[in-house]
Amino acid sequence: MSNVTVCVRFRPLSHKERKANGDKICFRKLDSESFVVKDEREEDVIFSFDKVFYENAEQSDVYNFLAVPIVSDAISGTNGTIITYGQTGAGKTYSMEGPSILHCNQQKTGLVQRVVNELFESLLKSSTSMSTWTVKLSMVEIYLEKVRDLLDLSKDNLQIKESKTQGIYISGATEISITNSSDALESLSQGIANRAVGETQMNLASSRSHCLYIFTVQHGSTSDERVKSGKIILVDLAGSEKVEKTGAEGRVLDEAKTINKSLSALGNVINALTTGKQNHVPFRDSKLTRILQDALVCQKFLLDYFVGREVSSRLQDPAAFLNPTHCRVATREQHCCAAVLPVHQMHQKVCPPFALEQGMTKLIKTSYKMIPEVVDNVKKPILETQDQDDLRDRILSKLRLSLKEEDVDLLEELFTLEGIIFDPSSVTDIDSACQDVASEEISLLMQAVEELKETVEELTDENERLRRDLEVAQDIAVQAQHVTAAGRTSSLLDFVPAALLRPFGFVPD
Ligand SMILES: Nc1ncnc2c1ncn2[C@@H]1O[C@H](COP(=O)(O)OP(=O)(O)OP(=O)(O)O)[C@@H](O)[C@H]1O
Repeated sequence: MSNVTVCVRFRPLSHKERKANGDKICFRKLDSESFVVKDEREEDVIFSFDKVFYENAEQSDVYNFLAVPIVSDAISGTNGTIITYGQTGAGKTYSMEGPSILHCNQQKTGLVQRVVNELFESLLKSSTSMSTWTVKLSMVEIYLEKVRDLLDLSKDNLQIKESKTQGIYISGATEISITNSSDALESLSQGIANRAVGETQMNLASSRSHCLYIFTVQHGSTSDERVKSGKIILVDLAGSEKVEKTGAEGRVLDEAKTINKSLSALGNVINALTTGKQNHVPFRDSKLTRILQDALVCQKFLLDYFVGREVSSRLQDPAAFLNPTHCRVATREQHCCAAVLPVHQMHQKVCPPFALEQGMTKLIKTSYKMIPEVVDNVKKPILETQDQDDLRDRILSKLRLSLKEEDVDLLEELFTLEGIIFDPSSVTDIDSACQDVASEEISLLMQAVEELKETVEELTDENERLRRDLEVAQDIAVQAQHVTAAGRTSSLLDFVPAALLRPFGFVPD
């Protein structure tokens, strides 16, 4: 199986949908990798993927095809990401969690529970007296562009940072150690209960946030003291939707706009990565793209999915689309990619109105292959960091002997700023903070542009209304001239169109 896997999943029609629209659906099955839809001109368009799961596919089919390799990779030190993408109500959460994390039958159990079960089964199976392992869980959601810790709601605005050793990470996110599946599922269930869920007309229990489940697996051997660390990130994106379709206003409208903005930021990142404008890939335009930066760095064939062209041949050789420069910067080799199917656009353009019967789930796997030299490279900075930490502590202890505590604190800040003493995260933090401010500015400007666009639209409508009124008034004036020319005396009401007078309660004779 290639390192890159993109699947589409169609969910079955719900009872309500069958009642409203009958059994008509907007696609035709071609085979297990392709389906056909008709475009506006009634021409067939073929979409191809690694795998298409039709309505009767089981949760286990999706899991076996997609997630099994990710779990074994994580245990051997390779990161993997699965993202579900699709319109509100498409079935993203169902694929991830099934009907419920804790209480659901084996058949309906979602990807998350299956990943957890397999993870612990495999770790226990491979466990020997010489091996050690730990599994840590973090859960965050991105809600209205803030990263909230779902395992500790007091942390409602976590910052995303970058370090040379860890890559992109969420600073301060709660990480709980889990030792068995049932503890893990219990914690996951609590986290899920903390998720922001809103009610729109499209889906009564619609998730209004992007939710990230992050499992960090460390697996080591006491004989050679090597520890392999792998991450599994499962992402349940908030549903994409057309704002005007949802009947949303107020906070709900803000939510929908923010979600769509971050999903379009995802699209922009993909666009930048696929059109070669890689000197500025706008990862910082949204928290989502920033957190997933490591998982989105090479997307050469993503746009093809995005515009829905035939792409299966490209999947034969994902390595052809690697971005070596970025990989080197990241000190790891990247072999994979992600893809997005514009489900929403497809439904809009190709399907009859609200033909949302077919759930689509975009599933992405991204992995980093650790190469032997990298292990050494990673170790070195850690040792240096340790030395520098010691040096910093020694300097500060000496100062504390002769100075007041608050003066030492001030000096520590000054020394850190001047680079005299080392703060492991300071350099990236300052850099990160500057870029965050810049991207916040950009967001504000984009918001202002959006507001201006709305004002222009309103003014255009008003202008159009006034123009119509003027035309009517001109017609009336012309008629009045004709009547006067014919020598007829009459009331002004004679030549005012009845439609204009009716709202005022009287119609001319
Ligand atoms: N494969 C499936 N089989 C049976 N029912 C499904 C399937 N997929 C989704 N459903 C049902 O469809 C409905 C919508 O699914 P779900 O809540 O997962 O959508 P979603 O894409 O996560 O929506 P949102 O973005 O609004 O959170 C739910 O009632 C769910 O149980």
